[in-house]
Amino acid sequence: MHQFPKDIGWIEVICGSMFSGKTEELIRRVKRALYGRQKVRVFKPRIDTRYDDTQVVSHSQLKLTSLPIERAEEIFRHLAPDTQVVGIDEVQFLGGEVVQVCEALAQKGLRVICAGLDQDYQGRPFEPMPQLMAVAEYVTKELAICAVCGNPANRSQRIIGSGERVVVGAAGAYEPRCRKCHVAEPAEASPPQTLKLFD
Ligand SMILES: Nc1ncnc2c1ncn2[C@@H]1O[C@H](COP(=O)(O)OP(=O)(O)O)[C@@H](O)[C@H]1O
Ligand SMILES: Cc1cn([C@H]2C[C@H](O)[C@@H](COP(=O)(O)O)O2)c(=O)[nH]c1=O
Ligand SMILES: [Zn+2]
Repeated sequence: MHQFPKDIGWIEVICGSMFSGKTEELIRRVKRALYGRQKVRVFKPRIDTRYDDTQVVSHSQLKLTSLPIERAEEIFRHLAPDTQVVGIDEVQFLGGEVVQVCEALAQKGLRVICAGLDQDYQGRPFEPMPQLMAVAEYVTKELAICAVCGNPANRSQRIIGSGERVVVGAAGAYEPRCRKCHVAEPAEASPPQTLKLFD
């Protein structure tokens, strides 16, 4: 990765479809900061209770302790005076104010690592991710594997019937798909799969 600057703050955005490894990458970066004896606080929107109420949990069951918040501004009151790194998962659920909050933290000299969906189930930009990516110093886009054809996947196919933009869920509600296999409305799930190295 990059040679990070010293004595100034910055924003890192990890974006991509569901199952692309955003949360794993957030956890990896936070753990490395902890190995570097940095003071870290991790946050997630309270709405995300899929795997755990408080922990950030990846689809592969990696876990990290976090503070659930309803609004991005709550981050300020949870910081210790010596906090150096802030991690935020599912940042797309925190609304436009999260952009100003991340900017303020970076201006104060903190490293801010945000992970979130860049597209909704219809393939539309998922605000406030475009705004956050515009002001970030570093943007990493992760790709999953298309559940239909095996190509790199940058979209999240909804496989349950809802037209709401926000529907919290994991496998069973969404699957990753490439642009060729994705459709902008809820669709049939692809056949279930078991991972095996040998037949
Ligand atoms: N089709 C898929 N493509 C890639 N990873 C998948 C797929 N289905 C399940 N996974 C699992 O999802 C993990 C990534 O989970 P996670 O970091 O929580 O992703 P994200 O936060 O982007 O939704 C992978 O390491 C893998 O174990
Ligand atoms: C595409 C899409 C997703 N969501 C929800 C579903 C999950 O709860 C999260 C994404 O989690 P992940 O860590 O990226 O797997 O977002 C949604 O509400 N609306 C959508 O269009
Ligand atoms: Zn495909």
